[in-house]
Amino acid sequence: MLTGMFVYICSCPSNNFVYVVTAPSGICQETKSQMASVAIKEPKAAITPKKKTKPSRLCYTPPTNIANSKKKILYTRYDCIGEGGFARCFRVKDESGNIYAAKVIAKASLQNEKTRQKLFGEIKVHQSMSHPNVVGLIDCFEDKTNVYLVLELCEHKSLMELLRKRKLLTEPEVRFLMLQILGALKYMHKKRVIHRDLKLGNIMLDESNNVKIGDFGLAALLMDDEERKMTICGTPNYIAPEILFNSKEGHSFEVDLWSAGVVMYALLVGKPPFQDKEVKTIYKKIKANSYSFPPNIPISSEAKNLIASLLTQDPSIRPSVDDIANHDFFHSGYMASSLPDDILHIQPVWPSTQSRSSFQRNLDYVASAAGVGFGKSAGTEKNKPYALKTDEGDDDHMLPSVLSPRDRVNPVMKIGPETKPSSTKLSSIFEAARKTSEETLPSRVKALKEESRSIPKSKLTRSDAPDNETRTGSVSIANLSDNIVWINIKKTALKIGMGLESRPVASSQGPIAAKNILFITKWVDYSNKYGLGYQLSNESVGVHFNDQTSLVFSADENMIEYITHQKNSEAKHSIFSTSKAPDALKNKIYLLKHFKSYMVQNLSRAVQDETLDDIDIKNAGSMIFMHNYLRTRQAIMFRLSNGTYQFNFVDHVKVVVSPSVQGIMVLDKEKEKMVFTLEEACWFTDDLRSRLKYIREVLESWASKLESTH
Ligand SMILES: Nc1ncnc2c1ncn2[C@@H]1O[C@H](COP(=O)(O)OP(=O)(O)OP(=O)(O)O)[C@@H](O)[C@H]1O
Repeated sequence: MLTGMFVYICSCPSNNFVYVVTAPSGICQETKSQMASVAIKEPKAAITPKKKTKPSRLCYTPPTNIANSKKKILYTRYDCIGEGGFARCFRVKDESGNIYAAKVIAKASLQNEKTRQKLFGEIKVHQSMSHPNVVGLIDCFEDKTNVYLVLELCEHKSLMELLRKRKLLTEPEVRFLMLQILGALKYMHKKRVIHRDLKLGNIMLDESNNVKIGDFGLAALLMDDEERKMTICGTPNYIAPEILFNSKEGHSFEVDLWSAGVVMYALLVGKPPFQDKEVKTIYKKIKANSYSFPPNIPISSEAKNLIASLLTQDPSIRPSVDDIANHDFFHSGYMASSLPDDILHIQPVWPSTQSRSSFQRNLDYVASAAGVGFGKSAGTEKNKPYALKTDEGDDDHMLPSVLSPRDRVNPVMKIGPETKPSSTKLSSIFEAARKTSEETLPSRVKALKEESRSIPKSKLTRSDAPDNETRTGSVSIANLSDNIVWINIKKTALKIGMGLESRPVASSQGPIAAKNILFITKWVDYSNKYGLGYQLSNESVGVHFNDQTSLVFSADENMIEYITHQKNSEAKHSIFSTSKAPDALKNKIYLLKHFKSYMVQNLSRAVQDETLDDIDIKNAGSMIFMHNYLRTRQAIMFRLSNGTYQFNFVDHVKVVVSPSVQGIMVLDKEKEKMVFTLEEACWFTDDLRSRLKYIREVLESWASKLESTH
């Protein structure tokens, strides 16, 4: 979409400040003229700025109709909503009535090659970003006079405007905003992108007051974790000390965390910590780490402590994003699930008390939507390799590298196991049972019991109380109000509990035919853009879209079922033959096909046995779909519409509980499958019993949460 076009027309919009370049040591050092207007001793990059016309002044008001002629999209231009150093921003509407912000950069301001390349870089980085707390880049094109970046509209402007109006924010507001900022930073850093210009003016708010970080004009893409950036750039108040004073060693991702510390201080105090009229003095203060908290502003010790750790001089000991999310500041005080609409004008009044469950629920919700994690193992993952997109097709947009590479936990969304997963190999545990499956029950269960004695106790213990850790995906949260679901969940938890407490019985139904238990064999999480896709063992494929609708394809792709969930009402099902599906579903069907081909091509199945003995349900009349999902530290849980619960544990063991057939299916790490009845639970190994206890606890906790919302 962008590539070909911008190779020859691009340039640099990025900032209010003119970039000037000096290279005393042969390294190209960029700085903004404002920075350079004073003689800074370290680094020696003193530059005298030239007085220039602000490049955004070269941008005249575009015509009422602006066309992306290549994609044949017409935008209607409305009012000017902002002006920066290089660009002017206008409200625009596309033909479908969607409103966006169009950042307009005059071609006249893109005269030198360096400026063009910088804009090209900004667009390429921005184009590859897809996160709920990063401004979405929707379209990009040019006409004779301008380059247009069509952006997600941030109706509530930036934190700069908010702070100007409000002077300072309350701690619950800062807690909410910081979590979303951290989520966006974590995402960028995983993609090896350093923003390098995080500041109040670049942190925008949408109409629901969710953070949207924008302006990738100074962003840098690292080729590997070890790469260091040498360019001196940033905005004086927010610039990290290692950029200014450690130019030989360069800088990396930690500079964004320093800036996050400056932002947090500014939100609570009303101005940045090192603020001064003189830029030179700002740098002196940064070097000396000289800042203080005004005694007249009440700020909690947790907030002060967090700011202090973010403003740690030595980047190597500055905390990581997940360390920060685990900080006490995020575990004390009031936690909101969203911010009130009118925070621009009215300081919110927060309740003086909050139940632990409400606090936890809100924290889980905000943190999981932002993709920032809790738990000791958080933040230890290596950044994933990343390649900038190069082609213009939607396919490229469709499945970027954030997608889970396997049918396992999406690394971006991270479900970090607090405890080390059990190393038990289930196939060996069940070997005896497998051999004796034709025998009578007593001998089977005897064999199981024998095996279980030799298995070390699992580490899945009660200390992983699900109440502290369940994090529903943003998709499933809305379904929490479903008013009968909690009863079914509770019933399943009860059945598991009864199974676990049951005494040995002389006879049993024996092993359940595997074909009776339908489960998810592949899944892919793209809920930060579209939804969660999955393939069932009957080979039907579905997508749970972010707008709470589901679409399911039968295995032969001839039938389509569309399910809409309205809050507090029954789901509505519509079934069509694929060739007669309504036009309104065209986009969703297109996405569903993409999810399917991605899963078919890239993901391995959850079981070894490719043929699966569920053939006879492949073409069953009613389509079973994934109702919702829930993330915990130990697992991701899927709830199917037939009442089956599937727990994919982080150690790749999968446990599927099917209350309708009283059956439990276990898929071990080697993808071997075994099926048991709940009645046999007393004979299970400690490992499997621990997993079942965990499943029961998660379901109980989830049911209670749902119940309390009624
Ligand atoms: N997505 C958006 N939604 C609403 N308003 C926006 C959006 N993006 C930018 N603006 C408004 O337009 C103004 C100019 O945009 P921006 O700051 O990105 O331009 P710039 O010239 O590249 O920036 P800088 O001066 O920092 O280099 C912003 O200050 C803001 O008020």
